[in-house]
Amino acid sequence: MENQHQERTRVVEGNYQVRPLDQMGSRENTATASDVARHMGEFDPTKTLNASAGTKVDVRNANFFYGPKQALYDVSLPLRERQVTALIGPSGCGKSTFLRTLNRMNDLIPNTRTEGEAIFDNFNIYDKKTDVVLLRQRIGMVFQRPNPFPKSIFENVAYGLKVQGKSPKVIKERVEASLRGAALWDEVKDRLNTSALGLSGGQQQRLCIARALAVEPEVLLMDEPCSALDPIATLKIEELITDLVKNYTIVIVTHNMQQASRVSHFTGFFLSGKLIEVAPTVNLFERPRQKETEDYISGRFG
Ligand SMILES: Nc1ncnc2c1ncn2[C@@H]1O[C@H](COP(=O)(O)OP(=O)(O)OP(=O)(O)O)[C@@H](O)[C@H]1O
Repeated sequence: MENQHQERTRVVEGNYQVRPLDQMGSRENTATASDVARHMGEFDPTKTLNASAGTKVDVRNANFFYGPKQALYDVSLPLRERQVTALIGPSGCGKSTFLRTLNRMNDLIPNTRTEGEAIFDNFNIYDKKTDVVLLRQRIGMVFQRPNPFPKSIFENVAYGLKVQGKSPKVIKERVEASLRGAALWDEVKDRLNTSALGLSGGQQQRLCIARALAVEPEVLLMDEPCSALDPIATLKIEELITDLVKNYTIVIVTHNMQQASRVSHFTGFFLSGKLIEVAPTVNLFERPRQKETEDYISGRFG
């Protein structure tokens, strides 16, 4: 067990080139269920849980409306710095809506309204005066389906940096650093100028993570980032999350309770637009305080 943990630590801190998971990647569709189970057993967020981590974004009394329809009710949820917070709950309970309030993506939907506060670095994300372009650089997002631009791998990652007017030298450096950060560099370094659309689904999703990392965000929002991926590609993203959280605050929406317990430090359970309970993940799954949470995690509904 101890050896396994040491191996895990070495793997996470070392260069991705030598990681066992990358060996698995070369046979992406042939790994056995036991390979998956063995590697998943090595994720252990309880070892990196920091129950007293500072609050990176403090959401207080958030309400959200699609026109007349209320989708979030009085949600208060502190998002802890350099920890992974998972949002779980049945379909339609408001997880994605909540996530999208955090970088104002809901603004793109007409007739929506947010009330309450989400305090980030002493300002309220929900304030009309918030500069959403800057906000979205600081709070990046990765979507359910990988959505690379129909451009080269390099151009995908460079995109935000070009918009920011960075010099070619800085862009080149940051593209490499971001691809390394997203555990993709070794797989694409020899074909940076080829189309991103030629990558596998898992590689495309890591490219989208690299694109988000390039503009140096502080928070990463992930909306079911593995739902379109096969088990091995999923595993790579999960391992990447456990690595990225050393430097970023991460919020992940997931339908998959096993995934929440594999990668997250804190979990919030939503039901019908309300946050029923938030707690360290291990507590929420092993000792839920609310009956609704217990019913959900024991599979009685949802
Ligand atoms: N663009 C929209 N216009 C109107 N209502 C919406 C819109 N998007 C979501 N809703 C509604 O808001 C509620 C919350 O949806 P949301 O997508 O946030 O839930 P979710 O928990 O993320 O669901 P899922 O797990 O299925 O993705 C649902 O009743 C949904 O139908």
